[in-house]
Amino acid sequence: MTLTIYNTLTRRQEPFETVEPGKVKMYCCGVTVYDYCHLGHARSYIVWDTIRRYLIWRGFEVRYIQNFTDIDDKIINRAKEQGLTMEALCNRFIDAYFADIRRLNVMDADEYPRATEHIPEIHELIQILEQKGLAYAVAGDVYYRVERFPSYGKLSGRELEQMQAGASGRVDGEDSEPKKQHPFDFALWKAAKPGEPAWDSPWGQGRPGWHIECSAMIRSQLGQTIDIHSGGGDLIFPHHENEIAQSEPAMNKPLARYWTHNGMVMVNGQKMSKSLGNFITIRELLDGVGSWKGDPVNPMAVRLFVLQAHYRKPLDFTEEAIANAENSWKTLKEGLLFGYQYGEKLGWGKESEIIPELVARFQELGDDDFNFSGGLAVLFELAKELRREGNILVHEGSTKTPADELQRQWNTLITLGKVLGLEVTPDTETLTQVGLSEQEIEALIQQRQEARKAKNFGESDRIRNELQAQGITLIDSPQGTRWHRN
Ligand SMILES: Nc1ncnc2c1ncn2[C@@H]1O[C@H](COP(=O)(O)OP(=O)(O)OP(=O)(O)O)[C@@H](O)[C@H]1O
Ligand SMILES: [Zn+2]
Repeated sequence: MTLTIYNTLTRRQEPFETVEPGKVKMYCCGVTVYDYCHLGHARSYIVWDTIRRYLIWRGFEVRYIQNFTDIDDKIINRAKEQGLTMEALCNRFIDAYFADIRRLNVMDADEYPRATEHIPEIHELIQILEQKGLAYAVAGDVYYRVERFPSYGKLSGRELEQMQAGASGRVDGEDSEPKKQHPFDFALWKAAKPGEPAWDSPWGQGRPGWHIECSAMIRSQLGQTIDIHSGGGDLIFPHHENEIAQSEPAMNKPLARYWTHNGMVMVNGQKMSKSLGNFITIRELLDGVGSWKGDPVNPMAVRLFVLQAHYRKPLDFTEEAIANAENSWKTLKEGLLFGYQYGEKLGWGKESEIIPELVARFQELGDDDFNFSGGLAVLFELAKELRREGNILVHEGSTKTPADELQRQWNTLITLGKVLGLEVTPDTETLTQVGLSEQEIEALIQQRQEARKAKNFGESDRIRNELQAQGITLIDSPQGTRWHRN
C-alpha cells in the first residue's frame, strides 16, 4: 500500500516519496508566544502529532521540528502592557505551552528553535537574498522584492497582478509602507524603534520579520529541502508563500516536497482566534474554569474531538460536540482498560498478537491522506465489542468470545490507540471508574422517571442517551423500565 498525501502546492493527493528513503524531515510552524494556547492551536498540534505518530508507525524515521516565534509586534506590545521583558513574557508562555500541550499527549518535538536564537542565520539568509537582487534595504529596514520571484503566489494560487488589483493601498498595515517598492514586498528585517528589543545587523540595529525566521530555522535545523512542511491553513498566505519566496531562490532548491495544512477550529462560522476574542484556552477546557462553563474535559476527549474530523476540514466547536467526544472517550476507555481489568482473570498469556485484517483496514484509511476519522471506526468497533464482553463477564462469570480472541482484539485496540495518541493510564482510579454500577443505573432510571412525570422530556431523553452511551439500553413497558447492558 502506498501512503498518499494531499499537497497544497500541487492541489493533488500524491504518493509520499521522501528525499531520503525511510526518513522524514518535518517542520511545523509553532506558536507566537504571548498568550495561552486555545483549542485552535490544540487542533493544529494534535493533528501534526498524530501524523508524526502515524509516519513512525509506518516505519519512517521522523525528525520533527517546531519553532517558537519569540519576537513579534504582538509580543512587544503585550510585554509592555504587562511590564515584563519580552524574554520573561515569552518564557512564561512557552512554559504554559508545554504544560498544556503535553496534557493532550502531544509528543515533544525533536527541537524547538526560537527566532531570537537564530539571528546570525537570519542575517546570512537575508544577505544571500540581497546579493541575488531579491532584497533591498531602505533606512534600516530590509524588504523582499516580490516582483523578482516569478513563482510568487504558487502555493496560494494567487497571481501578483490580481492581488495588486484587489489590494486597496496598504497591505500589511505597517507604517513603513512608503519605503516599499511594491505593495506586496514584505519586511525581512525591521529597523529598531526606540525602546524595542534590537540586535546589531549589517543594516543597523533592528529585529527580524516573521517569515524569515522559519526559512532560516528550517535551513539550519533540517537543510535545504524538507519532506513535510505543516501548519494551519490560515498560514498559506502570506506566511508560507513568503517562506517559499525566501528559501527557494536563495538555495535554488524546493523548500518542501509536501505542503500540508490543517483546517480551522470554527466558532459560529468564524475562525477561533485571539484577535476575535472567541477562543477557549486548553487549560480552561481541561480544568473546567474561565469561559468553559462545563465540567473539566478529559484530554483524550479533546483528541477525539479533533480526530473525528478529517484534518483538512473546518471543525465546529460547540458544547454538544465536546459532550459527544466525552461520551466517545468513555466507550473507548472501557475498551482500552479491558485487558488491565480482566486479562488476568481470563488467563491471558504473554503473546501479543494483533488482528491483521483490522490493522490493514486502519492502514488503508490512514494511507489515504491520513483518514483517521475513518480509522477511528475500527477502534470503536473493537472497544464496543470488548465493553460488551466485559459486561457479560461481570454478570455471567464468563465471556462469549474465547479469551485468546479477546486478547487479540485488545492488543489491536491498544496498538491502534497508541498510533492516534489515544491512551489510558491503568491506575486504580480509572479501573474502578469503568462502567456504571447497578445502583448508579437504578438511580439514573429513577431520575428519568421523575423527569418524565414532570413532563421534562428533554431531561429524560438526555438520561436515556447518557445511559446508552455507557452501553446500557432501557426498555420501557407498562410494568416499568427494564435495562440491559449491550
Ligand atoms: N482556530 C484555529 N484552528 C486551527 N488551527 C489554528 C487556529 N488558530 C491558529 N491555528 C494554528 O495554530 C498555529 C499557531 O498559531 P499562531 O501562534 O500563529 O496563532 P495566532 O495567529 O497568534 O493565533 P490567533 O489566530 O488566535 O491570533 C498555526 O499553525 C495556526 O495556523
Ligand atoms: Zn512558519
